[in-house]
Amino acid sequence: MAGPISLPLYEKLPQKNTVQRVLDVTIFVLLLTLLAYRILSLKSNGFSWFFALLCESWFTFVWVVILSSKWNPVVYRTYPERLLFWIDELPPVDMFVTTADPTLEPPIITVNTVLSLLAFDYPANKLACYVSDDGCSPLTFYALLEASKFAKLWVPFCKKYGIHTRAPFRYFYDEEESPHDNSTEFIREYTKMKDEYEVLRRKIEDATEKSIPCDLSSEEFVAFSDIERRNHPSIIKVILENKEGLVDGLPHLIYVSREKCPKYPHHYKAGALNVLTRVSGAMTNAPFILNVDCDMYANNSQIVFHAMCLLLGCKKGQDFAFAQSPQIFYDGLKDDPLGNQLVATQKYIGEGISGLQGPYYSGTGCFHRRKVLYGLWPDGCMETGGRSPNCVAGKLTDEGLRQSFGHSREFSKTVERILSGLSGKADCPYDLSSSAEAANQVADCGYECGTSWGTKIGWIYGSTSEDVLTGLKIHARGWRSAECKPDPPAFLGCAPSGGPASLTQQKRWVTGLLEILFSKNNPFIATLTAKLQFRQCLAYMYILSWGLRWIPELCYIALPAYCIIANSHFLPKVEEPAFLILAALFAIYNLHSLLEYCRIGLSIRTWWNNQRMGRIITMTAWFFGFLNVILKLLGLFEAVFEVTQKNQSSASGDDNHKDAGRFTFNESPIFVPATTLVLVHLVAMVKALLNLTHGRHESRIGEVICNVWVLLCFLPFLKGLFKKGKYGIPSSTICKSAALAAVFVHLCERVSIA
Ligand SMILES: O=c1ccn([C@@H]2O[C@H](COP(=O)(O)OP(=O)(O)O[C@H]3O[C@H](CO)[C@@H](O)[C@H](O)[C@H]3O)[C@@H](O)[C@H]2O)c(=O)[nH]1
Ligand SMILES: [Mn+2]
Repeated sequence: MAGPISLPLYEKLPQKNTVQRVLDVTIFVLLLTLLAYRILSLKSNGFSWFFALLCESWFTFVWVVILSSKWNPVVYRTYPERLLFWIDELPPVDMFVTTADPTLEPPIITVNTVLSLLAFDYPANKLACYVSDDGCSPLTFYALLEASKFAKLWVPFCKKYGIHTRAPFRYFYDEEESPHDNSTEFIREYTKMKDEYEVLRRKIEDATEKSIPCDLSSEEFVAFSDIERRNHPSIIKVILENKEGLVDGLPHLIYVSREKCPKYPHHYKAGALNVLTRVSGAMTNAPFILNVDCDMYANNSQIVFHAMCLLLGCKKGQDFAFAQSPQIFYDGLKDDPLGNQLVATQKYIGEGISGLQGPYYSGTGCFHRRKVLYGLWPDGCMETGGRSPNCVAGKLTDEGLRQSFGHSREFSKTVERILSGLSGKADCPYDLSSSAEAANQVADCGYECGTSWGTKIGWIYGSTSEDVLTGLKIHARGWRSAECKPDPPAFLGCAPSGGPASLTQQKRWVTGLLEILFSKNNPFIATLTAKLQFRQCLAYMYILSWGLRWIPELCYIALPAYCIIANSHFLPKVEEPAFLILAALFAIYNLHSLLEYCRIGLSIRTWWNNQRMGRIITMTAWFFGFLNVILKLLGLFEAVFEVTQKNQSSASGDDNHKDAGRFTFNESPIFVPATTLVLVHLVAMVKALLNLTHGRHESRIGEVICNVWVLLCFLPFLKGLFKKGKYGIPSSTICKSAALAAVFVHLCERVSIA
């Protein structure tokens, strides 16, 4: 972009991290020393020694991955005010919201997200909001219809008074966000707005309680009558249309429920987003796309400007493929008891990867370049058919277009514009109805057959972590990405509450991540055969290896119990100098990670909760994610996308938070491995105490410390053994675990006799 003043739109600021680097390297050196010591003393020790060596080698590998990923942290500072010079030239943005289930994802949440997007500080004639409803629910449609009426009051109100939080449920119920203006005019409008929102909320609530939310025979809803959720034609409805192209009007709002048919796989969220990509292509065809989950409302009304600074501000040829905002959660429980707020991880790993090829795509809160989603390489070549048979000097032939993008002529024309670098439609389409037919056609469930959608174009299929996979494919083509982290935070979402929900989410992630690791999209292959940088590959390994980490961790956690019961050892004796290596490792590692938490203002409790949940999640969710993938590889299981229950507490204004954050259990087998470990360690502890009273305190101190540490980490399980109801482990789980524990203890004793 050329402008009156050529000030940069963003700055890349490397972060200082000397202390962190020194500690990271110290830990690495200690790990190497430990490995060397193990190898040298292998002969004179038993097989537990060898097992420990294997585990510690893995830990060292993980440490290298972490070290490399965190080494060069970078943040980008954006200057949105500098874009104001070009306000008329700013590109349009299509905004996607996905929702899938009106019970797990209450429509009032989706409505709030949509309202926050419609109220962006960005020329309204350059915005269009597409809502994908995989639930095909008249309730969701009704909620959006009502919300669009409310939006006509809400958006002007927000813009007039410069309201910060533009999701009404947060604005009206957040203490800090109460009226900031004392004029009688403002107070009057504020009260009116609050009442209007209350009416909207009631209407949606009432509709939710009825079995049929609205009169399905009325013209607007007739499309929803007599349909099945998994078997219905597509429904596309323009709810709001900015026909005059008013800068300060309301953006377009379009409801899309793609065609579903049991015969065709629908590919969950990735499938939904690909349909939105095509429908929006046919209708508004903006060169940039923002996608958010239904529970991620926009918390910074300037975010489009911030993102555009990153996406427009690069020198030619160094463009970012996408600008990702970190996932931050509202109403997070104090001290992160479930370890799912990921603040520290996102800070250190996030900023670290920003210094490499750029952050992972994390599925929501991300601005994409449409042409990148269409498979373009940074050098202008296409991803289709090898790298270029159909690509004549950077342009696809008509035949190539049809093969890759599907048979719709109208849609192909819009693709051509995007790929040739023209922005958007030729004549800004203020009349969406003219493209209705094409939009319907590209939302058909058979449309993708034989095309490159989901393999080379759009969101990539084959993993329940479609986000990481899609981002990986983009990085593999050599694109870079940027982290967009303005203040206040760009988007806020809700994290699952309760043990089981949180673990189900983690299990789905890990299943998806392993699906990537065990496929041809593995990052090492991408480094060897495409343009994924080596350290970016390691950074991907950081998350892709989550699902493997339970193997060495399980062994390492079992070792101290085994050693105590079988009278063996896997650690050097206290009086041996080598014990110091382990003691130092343990102390420095924990202090270092504690320091990392404190440095960004997190509490010691948060640190401990995260350490503890780290162990628990590995032994439960990641373990089962791994099993899922093995079953899938054996063809015995198909991974499904289990939608996370969204919490409605702040949407409805009640505050039922007393016991939130206490770990809860259910009948799921996911709790068996951790329960077994706890039982085994209890036996070990008793054995250790008995040894002590018999005066046999041989130097097993190291093993005993480990034993206590493990029990501390799994304290929620230890307590769960003695509690009833959802805070207690179900007795069936305890029985299964006890049986497994008995087998283990028996085996240990057999070994010790032999
Ligand atoms: O068939 C489906 C299933 C899900 N979704 C949508 O996908 C989004 C994410 O689902 P959610 O249950 O909230 O999953 P989370 O675990 O919270 O999502 C995280 O992990 C996902 C990958 O597993 C990413 O896609 C998300 O962006 C990321 O926030 C929601 O908007 C859903 O409505 C669909 O549109 N269709
Ligand atoms: Mn979510």
